[in-house]
Amino acid sequence: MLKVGIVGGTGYTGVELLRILSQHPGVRITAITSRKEAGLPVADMYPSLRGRVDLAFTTPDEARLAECDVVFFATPHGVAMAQARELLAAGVKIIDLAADFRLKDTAEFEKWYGMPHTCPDILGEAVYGLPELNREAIRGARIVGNPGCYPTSVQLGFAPLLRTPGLVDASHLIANCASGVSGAGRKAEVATLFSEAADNFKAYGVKGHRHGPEINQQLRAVAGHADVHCLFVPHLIPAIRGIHSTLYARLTPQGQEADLQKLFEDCYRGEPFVDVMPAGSAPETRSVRASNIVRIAVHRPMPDLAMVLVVEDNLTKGASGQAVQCMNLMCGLDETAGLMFVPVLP
Ligand SMILES: NC(=O)C1=CN([C@@H]2O[C@H](COP(=O)(O)OP(=O)(O)OC[C@H]3O[C@@H](n4cnc5c(N)ncnc54)[C@H](OP(=O)(O)O)[C@@H]3O)[C@@H](O)[C@H]2O)C=CC1
Ligand SMILES: CC(=O)N[C@@H](CCC(=O)OP(=O)(O)O)C(=O)O
Repeated sequence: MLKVGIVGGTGYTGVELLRILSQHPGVRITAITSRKEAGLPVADMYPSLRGRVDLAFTTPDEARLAECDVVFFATPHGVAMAQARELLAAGVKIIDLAADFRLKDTAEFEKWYGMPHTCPDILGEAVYGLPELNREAIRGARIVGNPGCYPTSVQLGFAPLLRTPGLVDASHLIANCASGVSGAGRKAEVATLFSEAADNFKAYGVKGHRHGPEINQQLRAVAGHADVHCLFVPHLIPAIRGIHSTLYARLTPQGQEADLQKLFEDCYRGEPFVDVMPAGSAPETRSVRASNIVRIAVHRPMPDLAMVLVVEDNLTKGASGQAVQCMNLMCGLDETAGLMFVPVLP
């Protein structure tokens, strides 16, 4: 059994990790931290975990975490990089759900996250944790930067169009994405009050969002060249969970000859967590609710335009489910272990 710790267990991604890991056949949760709730039994805060998680929150002290095989950081940006060096030295594998180990350019990181990067050497070693595009590197990793929720959907939606050179004009991609409110975390904020977010729909981060550089960095890696530019516009939807991304790419004459449905089906054949839907489909966020599945539909609404619709659960495939998928790969377990749950409806 792997001994697993979670730093930041009271947040939404932390409790989602608990939900998944408490049913995982190869894992024993040995540490779960919160500074504010230290001493409180986990099940007192989250009755959904009564009878499943028998631990109390503790402070995130290094000695207890150093005894784990794997530690997940479900914390704000900057927390994992402060503890990564000591934990790696103790032989612990690390999966950071925040952005400390996603952007390879430290100047970009500092620009978007407003803090200096304190361990560029570890950043150099860290692997970007999107298994469908980076599986072999994740298997050998000691430290993984788990992708942002929006970037997961955008990359999986655009990848089939970018992997084959010359199908689309990669310099003008558009990603219109919408997220449920749990994407903003559990902390109190005016924008996520019920009376602000319910019965409303709006774009935000229109002048630039920190997922823009992450999306572009990774799409360039998929395409294998630097001339990739994606405009990313996030929106807030009055839902708790779920991301819906509508992606547009202009097809080249070569791309207009391609069978897009077959291209997507071939790209994701055998992938346990990517469902390419039948031609003409419009996937719904509730069809992936609380599951690790991404559903994708590809359309061609104009002769020279590809439109890709992607849905995922921001807390599962967009965060904690993906992190467990990475843990399974890093630790030599079946990639799907603990993750084959069916989406919740309604
Ligand atoms: N919500 C989502 O859909 C997604 C979130 N993410 C990322 O995952 C991370 C966690 O997100 P989320 O669960 O929503 O956040 P929340 O705000 O809901 O929870 C944050 C958790 O971190 C703990 N924490 C805060 N500051 C520190 C600190 N300095 N040291 C140790 N622990 C700390 C908090 O507990 P306490 O203060 O008591 O210690 C709390 O348990 C963030 O980086 C977020 O950007 C990524 C993908 C999707
Ligand atoms: C609805 C909402 O507010 N979503 C968050 C994205 C959450 C996430 O994945 O972001 P990071 O891990 O990169 O912080 C936002 O736009 O900031």
